[in-house]
Amino acid sequence: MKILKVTCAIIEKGGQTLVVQRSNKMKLPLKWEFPGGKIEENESEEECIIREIKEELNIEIELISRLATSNFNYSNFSIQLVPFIARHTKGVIRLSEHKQYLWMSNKNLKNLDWAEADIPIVNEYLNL
Ligand SMILES: Nc1nc2c([nH]c(=O)n2[C@@H]2O[C@H](COP(=O)(O)OP(=O)(O)OP(=O)(O)O)[C@@H](O)[C@H]2O)c(=O)[nH]1
Repeated sequence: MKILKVTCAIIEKGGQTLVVQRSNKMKLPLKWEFPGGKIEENESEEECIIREIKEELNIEIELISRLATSNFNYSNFSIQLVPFIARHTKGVIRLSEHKQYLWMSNKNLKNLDWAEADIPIVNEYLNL
């Protein structure tokens, strides 16, 4: 089976964290995730997440740290999801693909209907 290598960003601002909901037309419709996307050929993980955040949210971020990769097998594909903690440095959010975004306090993060690959990442993040 094909393994997708994907980066995602846990973007923090004023004690809150940015989360995005997938649209009806995407895979895993209406699931919540951290914004990000597939690593392209000849691209580093860091280059990937900075590019994806610009494409999906129209903002710039600065990377702070990296958490553990989450490996997950969905029924029709497998992913390696590489999370970064980041800070929003520039720009106003304008979504290009997702249905909606929310700034959430940590205590509410667990209540979202997450893409399954994100659950270990949410748990690690909340235990930091
Ligand atoms: N960006 C992102 N993708 C995630 C997360 N969790 C997770 O399972 N994924 C999956 O990883 C893949 C990311 O690829 P992508 O965002 O470039 O989307 P894509 O073009 O493959 O899918 P699409 O055709 O539905 O847009 C998707 O299949 C998505 O379902 C996450 O937290 N962030």
